[in-house]
Amino acid sequence: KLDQKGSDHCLKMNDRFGFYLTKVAGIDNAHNLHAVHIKDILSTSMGNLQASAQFNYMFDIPWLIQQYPVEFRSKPLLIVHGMQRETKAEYDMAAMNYSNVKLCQAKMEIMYGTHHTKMMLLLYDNGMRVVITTANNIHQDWYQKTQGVWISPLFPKLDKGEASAGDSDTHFKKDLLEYLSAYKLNGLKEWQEHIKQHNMSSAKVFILGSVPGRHLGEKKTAFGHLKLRKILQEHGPSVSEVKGWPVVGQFSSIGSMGPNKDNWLCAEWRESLSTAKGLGGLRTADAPLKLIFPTKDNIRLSLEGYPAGASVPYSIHTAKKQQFLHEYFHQWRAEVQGRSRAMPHIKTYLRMSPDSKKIAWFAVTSSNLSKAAWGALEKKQSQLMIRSYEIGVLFLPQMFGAEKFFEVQDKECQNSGEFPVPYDLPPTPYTKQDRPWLWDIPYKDLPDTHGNMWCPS
Ligand SMILES: O=C(O)c1cnc2c(S(=O)(=O)O)cccc2c1O
Repeated sequence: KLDQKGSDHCLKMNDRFGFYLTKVAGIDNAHNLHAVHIKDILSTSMGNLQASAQFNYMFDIPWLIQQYPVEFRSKPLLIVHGMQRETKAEYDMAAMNYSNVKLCQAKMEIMYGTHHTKMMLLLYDNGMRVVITTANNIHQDWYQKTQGVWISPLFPKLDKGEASAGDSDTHFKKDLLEYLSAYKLNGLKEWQEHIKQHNMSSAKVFILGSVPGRHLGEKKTAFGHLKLRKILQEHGPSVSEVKGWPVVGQFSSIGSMGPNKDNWLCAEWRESLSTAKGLGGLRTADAPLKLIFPTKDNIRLSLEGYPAGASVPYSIHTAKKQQFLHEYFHQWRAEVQGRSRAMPHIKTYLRMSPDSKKIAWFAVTSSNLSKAAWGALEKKQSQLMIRSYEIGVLFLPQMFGAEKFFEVQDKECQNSGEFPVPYDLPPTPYTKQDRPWLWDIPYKDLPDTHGNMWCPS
């Protein structure tokens, strides 16, 4: 439906970046005009599907099959997950009902790692597409939440013996192949081959991937926050242009990051996100940091009510060890997209001008604010230890023909030049009374949108 009319000038603008939010049920449909549902992504209007691969964390297999048009439901489908033991067995059982579905289990060899990556590889009779998203393959992730989706252009097949490597200025194809080969899974070989056979020179985003491991030497900057640092060092804004510009992080879960900001958050992690091009190592004054994370009342008053919090797994055990975070916290507010009550499961990171009218770059990714996702330096910073599989994409202005920066789109579908940041900028700080949402404690003082309390077992 992406190419259908509706307010096509909006679609044009969005086609510019390929970045969409998911449709939200229960809000004014004006805010869904250039949002996508999973059925839109899999629809016949996107191409005549021959086979697909679905990477994700959570799957409802029968529901997922139902999202494909009926004529595509028997095409080969590879499901890539990281589940083990009982859940792996559940997935194996569910897949037995579909002779076209194969399962592929990602190796999880480092404790506490998860397979967070949410990606679709779609093979058509005339090319292929890559889709990277933040939504699980379950109904409620595509129902009343704010989720991000990047949909690639249609990548045409390379002609036999065509000399072109079919890569883009952002090394999209090379980085995607490097990410997939890091799984070391025979089950992925056919999809690595499909990618090799397609021309991805039209891809304008950079791949931000994370793969479990202790990455050193050449590989140290291949994944996690050091990959972002490397891209910004080579292609980012110049130090003088972004001096003092805040770094904004927005996410739906938070890992344990030590007893104070200098352990990881405002050391290596902020160091990477505030990297600028040029005079390497010239220390710019520390970039202000703004972290957007739903308050308890954001969740309580949301479309879903307290149950939205089941997808915002911040634990009191972790939170009580890192109260220093509180000074960085900002509310979830998305009036610009009509999604203040559609709780975020999207994860985004950006560098914002002090007047919040411009951004130097924008990333949407499966990575939450955690060392597991972004990596933590070890052994005298000689290696980057990552626990989870993650993938996201980075938008740099110069790759999209913008001057130096993206103008922030401050009203829906204003005009094509602007970047559709999914929430209100500048972010709104927590009030003195605001508390971050914690998912594993009861809330019996005030009822939610549906009149219920929250009593986690
Ligand atoms: O989208 C994901 O990748 C993801 C991963 N984990 C989740 C957890 S938990 O595994 O951390 O307990 C609890 C609730 C929601 C989660 C989720 O949405």
